Amino acid sequence: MKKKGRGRTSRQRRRKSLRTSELSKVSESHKSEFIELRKWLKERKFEDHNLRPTRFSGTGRGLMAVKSLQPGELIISLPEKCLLTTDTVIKSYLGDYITKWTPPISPLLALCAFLISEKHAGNKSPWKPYLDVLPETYTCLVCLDPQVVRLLPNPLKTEAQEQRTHVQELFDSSRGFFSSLQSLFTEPVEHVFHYNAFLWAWCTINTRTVYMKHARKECLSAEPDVYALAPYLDLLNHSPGVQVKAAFNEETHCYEIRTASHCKKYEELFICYGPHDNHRLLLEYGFVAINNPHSAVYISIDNLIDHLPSVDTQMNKKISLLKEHGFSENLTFGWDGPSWRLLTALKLLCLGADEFTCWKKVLLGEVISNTNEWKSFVWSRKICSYYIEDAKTALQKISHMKDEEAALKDQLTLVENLWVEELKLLQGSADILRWQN
Ligand SMILES: C[S@@+](CC[C@H](N)C(=O)[O-])C[C@H]1O[C@@H](n2cnc3c(N)ncnc32)[C@H](O)[C@@H]1O
Repeated sequence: MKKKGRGRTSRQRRRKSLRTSELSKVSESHKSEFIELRKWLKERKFEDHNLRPTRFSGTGRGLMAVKSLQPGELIISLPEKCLLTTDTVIKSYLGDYITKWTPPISPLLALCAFLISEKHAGNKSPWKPYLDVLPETYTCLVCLDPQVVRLLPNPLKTEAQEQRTHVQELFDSSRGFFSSLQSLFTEPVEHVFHYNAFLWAWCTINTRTVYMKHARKECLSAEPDVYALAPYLDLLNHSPGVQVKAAFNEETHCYEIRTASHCKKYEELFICYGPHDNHRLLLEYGFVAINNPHSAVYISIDNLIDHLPSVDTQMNKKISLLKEHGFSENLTFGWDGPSWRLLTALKLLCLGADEFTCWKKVLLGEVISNTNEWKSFVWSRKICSYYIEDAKTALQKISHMKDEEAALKDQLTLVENLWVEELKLLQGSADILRWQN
């Protein structure tokens, strides 16, 4: 008998799987932009012996651990000199212009203006090595083509449109300040501070800054000044499952990150951007996390009502009660099935005419009757099936569009990933509901 795993086929298989795993991460540290960035950081007293810029097949560009990292270990300690904050902006050539401008501009706008101006300066910018490793474009929802936005789940579509309006309004209301900077440039200021440049700067700040609270500056508005761009450290990707401690250390004057989890040698090191669901990750950061424990499928109250089994004369009153008591939002299917809030809303909507007076007890979690329990359970299954079909239809549309709109393929894949995750969640919920029968 042939010994298991010793033959030629097995060796070939092992070699092939080794090659596949090698292919799944490619170091980028030899690239000229990273060589320049390393030099720039070294001049500012930062050297890294733990991590290496690497491209991973699942998460894109990130940082790989070059040695095994233990929980509690200091992984990165970036000196204050490397950070780009409103202090940097106010001390720069923009400082005088900002101080003179009334009403004071926000800390966010100060940072946007600085980023745009430095990027425009090109080779003359002292921040060039950092600017050169920043993405040229982003995939936050504000950047997506309207045709792609239309394929998003409903609540997210609304948020995407609101985000677009917000950024456009911010840009429009900043034109006056940008005009005041004309004497710094030889070309018309609108050619430097145009909408696309503003969008790029806004997304850079939105997706890459770390939290760092600064004292209020007189020359800036009272909006929170909590941003710091942290070169190199901002190459760390997000994983919902890891724990890290990240903060500016007032004693060492460094921005420090300590991991609370173990990271194996040659694996990607992650941080956690927060307990965000996939809608928030896509909206604010432009990506979707696979098997995200914080994700959920949001059910609109209108869809619940549309699937009501029969006409109910008390329906309007029931809906008002749900709205009054905050049960008309955050109704979800999660990895462990329908949420308590969704089931409670369904139970209230399913109350028979003779049970209606018990509505308060329903909101407190009491069982009213077997009939009410059964009706709401059947209804939750129907809603779940409806949403499953909805997700499948969306996926079909996306696949169709991918064939026709080659230029939108990457954006479509992003939205497709979101629907795939939603479908997984709903199918898991459907299984749970089936077992509860
Ligand atoms: C702070 S940067 C991290 C470094 C970034 N990947 C880069 O190449 O510069 C945040 C951005 O990285 C990407 N990202 C972070 N975590 C990710 C993940 N788990 N999967 C895919 N993309 C991720 C998203 O585009 C996000 O906006």
